[in-house]
Amino acid sequence: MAPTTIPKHLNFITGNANKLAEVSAILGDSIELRNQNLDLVEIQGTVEEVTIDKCKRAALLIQGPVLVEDTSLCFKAMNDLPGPYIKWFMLALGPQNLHKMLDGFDDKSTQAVCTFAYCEGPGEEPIVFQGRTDGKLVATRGPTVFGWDSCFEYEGKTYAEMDKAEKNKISHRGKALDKLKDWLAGHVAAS
Ligand SMILES: O=P(O)(O)OP(=O)(O)OP(=O)(O)OC[C@H]1O[C@@H](n2cnc3c(O)ncnc32)[C@H](O)[C@@H]1O
Ligand SMILES: [Mg+2]
Repeated sequence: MAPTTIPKHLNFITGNANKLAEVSAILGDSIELRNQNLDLVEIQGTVEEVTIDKCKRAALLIQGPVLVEDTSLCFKAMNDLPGPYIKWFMLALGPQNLHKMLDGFDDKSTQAVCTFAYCEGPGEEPIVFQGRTDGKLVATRGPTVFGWDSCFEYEGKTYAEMDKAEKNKISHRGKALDKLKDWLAGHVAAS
């Protein structure tokens, strides 16, 4: 069952400093954000299954409330692969070569999906907040600071060619966090 109270802070479990910076900027003053870096096993499955499992593992390790996030990049021509496995393709290919995965396909449509899960503690069912942004996979343009930002084009610009505020406004992560913020606003903070 979905929790009815929220803590005064969120403990965001991630080892990705770029993610953390964006989440912190988007949440702003709406809630205190804390961070722990745990090495969590990521299972195979749908985006939701991967994130929910990751959340349960984190809650068990921390023995308390946790927020986790998993990001997918879904190529339409590949029936949504690599999806949650994009991290391993990025590590293998890098931003210079990622676009070559779709060289044999005319359709470069790509969806960025961000899935957050919040769990009150071990044994509790996680609640999911998801955001999706449609774009195209392109040859790298712009700084290669964050993952596939330079390979994902939205309305003529890659994420890497946008300033942070511009990206956060239309990004998969921004949309998912809008839902999290709405949820936080509708619940009573625990003392
Ligand atoms: O500790 P966690 O939170 O799991 O962090 P991670 O880096 O392992 O992240 P994921 O498992 O969600 O894998 C997603 C991959 O996509 C990359 N990524 C995530 N969000 C991105 C964004 O907004 N723009 C570009 N690349 C992104 C990220 O660097 C990874 O290579
Ligand atoms: Mg990960």
